[in-house]
Amino acid sequence: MKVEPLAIADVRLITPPRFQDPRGFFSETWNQGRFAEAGIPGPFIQDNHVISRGAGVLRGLHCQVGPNAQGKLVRCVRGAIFDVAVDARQGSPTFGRWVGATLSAENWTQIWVPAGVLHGYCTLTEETEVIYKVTGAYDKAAERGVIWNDPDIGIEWPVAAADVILSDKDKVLPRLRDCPPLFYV
Ligand SMILES: Cc1cn([C@H]2C[C@H](O)[C@@H](COP(=O)(O)OP(=O)(O)O[C@H]3O[C@@H](C)C(=O)[C@@H](O)[C@H]3O)O2)c(=O)[nH]c1=O
Repeated sequence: MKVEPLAIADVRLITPPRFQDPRGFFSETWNQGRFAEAGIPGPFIQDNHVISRGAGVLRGLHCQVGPNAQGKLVRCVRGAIFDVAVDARQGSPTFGRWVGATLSAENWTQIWVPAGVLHGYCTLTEETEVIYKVTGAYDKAAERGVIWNDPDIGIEWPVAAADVILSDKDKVLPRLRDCPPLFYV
């Protein structure tokens, strides 16, 4: 299994091996022991499956605060996404920094976004399916977000701003500097 640390502490890219034969391939997409060794302890309590229609669908930047803060293990099983993590932990040396990676059905790469880190992604293909495991229960009251194009963060999204498709909720999110502290190290 390939494990790559990214420039925000605890964020990792994981590429599990695929075993190919004439029928296709087999892959362990989650293995408690191996992923724990890679710094992804779980336990996961919910799996989410998301379909997005159209390239440029942008979801984020999201997190949940408090006891239901979530670590997320994200993969793309159809099409491709550009996935982003933003450190929202006050006191972290990388507070406000972003990292991004392309996850696709071809590269089979997963990203681990721990609690304390905002998460978002945009679709790069017309039909996109994303599956992710989360460590905390969905808690609407605990949801927080930061606007996708916060100039202080400066994420280089690979889609033109004019082509970005957002939910109404995500259109009106605040900048990180206008949020009360979300997490502490
Ligand atoms: C996140 C979530 C949403 N929902 C419902 C609420 C709503 O009716 C519908 C769509 O929710 P949203 O608009 O929040 O979906 P979305 O914008 O896709 O939100 C997600 O974005 C990515 C980037 C994340 O990291 C996730 O944690 C989550 O925040 O699904 C659940 O039932 N369970 C859940 O865990």
